[in-house]
Amino acid sequence: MEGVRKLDIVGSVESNEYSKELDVAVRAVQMACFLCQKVQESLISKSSSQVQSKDDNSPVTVADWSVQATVSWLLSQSFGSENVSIVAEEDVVSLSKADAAGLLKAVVNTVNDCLAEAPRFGLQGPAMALGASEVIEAIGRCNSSGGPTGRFWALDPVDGTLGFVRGDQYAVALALIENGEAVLGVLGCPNYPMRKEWLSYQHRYHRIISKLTPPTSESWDKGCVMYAWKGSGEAWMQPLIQGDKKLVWPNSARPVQVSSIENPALATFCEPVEKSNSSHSFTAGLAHSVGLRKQPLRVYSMVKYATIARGDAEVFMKFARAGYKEKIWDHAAGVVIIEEAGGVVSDAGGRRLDFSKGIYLEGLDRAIYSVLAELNTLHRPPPHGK
Ligand SMILES: Nc1ncnc2c1ncn2[C@@H]1O[C@H](COP(=O)(O)OS(=O)(=O)O)[C@@H](OP(=O)(O)O)[C@H]1O
Repeated sequence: MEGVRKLDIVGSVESNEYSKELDVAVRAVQMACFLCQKVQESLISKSSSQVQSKDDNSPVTVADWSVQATVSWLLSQSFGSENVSIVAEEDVVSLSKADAAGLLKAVVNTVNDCLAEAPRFGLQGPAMALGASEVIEAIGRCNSSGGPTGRFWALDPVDGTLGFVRGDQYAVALALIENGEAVLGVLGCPNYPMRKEWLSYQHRYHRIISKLTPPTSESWDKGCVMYAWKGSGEAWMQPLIQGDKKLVWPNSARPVQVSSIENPALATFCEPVEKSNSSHSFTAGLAHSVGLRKQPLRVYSMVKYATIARGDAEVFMKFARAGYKEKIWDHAAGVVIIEEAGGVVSDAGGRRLDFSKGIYLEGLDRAIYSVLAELNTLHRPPPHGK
């Protein structure tokens, strides 16, 4: 494995079956977070008219494709492209069109700027800057359709588009799935605040953060990568690399654990910010019926999984509209981390999420699921939608 140092995972000397994969995945997600932070900063510094949903030249799209290209390239470089199979959110069709030349150029530049930093993250970058065709090839390589056998990576390059464009929470999620089981999860949360109360400043997050002095390696104010591998009984969190620092493993990693609160009245539940993604009225009714009394914590993206893993909230519920099918890359990394941090993830029937059926989480009736820390009374919410 060229360019990747041998290491002791998480600082303990213990090694595991997935040591190399975890090493590369954490470093690649650190790089992806670095890339996203730069794009998000430029987005926020522009006028609010720049804040838009995905289309043509939006910075969101630049970040999505650039992360996908970067992670795909790094995985292929580390393990050999013939050994790497990836399921990911973005396809390459619109980027390859003749009228997308400007967008492609922006993606190529963003990817090369990021890969030039690879040695700082302990990975090997390209000898020469990548050309457009190599970037398109890296994105296009993420065309696996998953399934029940073999090994593949599931990548959501930027999860939580709305959080991203609003300067708020978003995540980079990378999981390794083997014979239908998620075995390794890495979740980059570039804006995860170390003070949990800042999580509730929905939509005002970037204003608060921008008032802080820029973080240094000594002051860990925000941004982390969480990771875990199946069966270890441990989940870890390390800060993002700041400034010009080098990633020196284990990079101050510390273990995370789900909350030990058992009384629903003291518990907080998380849910999506967007009502269109999950019925707020349904979760309010369900929360009330099981004795949850606190206001919900609405957080964009898979950062909700990180919130539960770190014990900053106890329950995560999402009740998507009928017809919406959840994708595996929106959950796989979070599931491994939560389970190893001591929590439970299930659908409404108490079943584990099934990553063996292709890109969709089949069998999730109305995409209902919950992520729980210790509140076993909530383990089986009623199997119906809103
Ligand atoms: N209609 C609908 N229903 C349910 N879920 C949907 C829906 N549409 C999208 N998505 C997926 O949800 C991702 C956004 O995360 P959340 O569901 O946590 O919502 S929110 O960001 O807090 O509002 C979102 O991630 P992004 O595509 O990165 O924005 C999708 O993967």
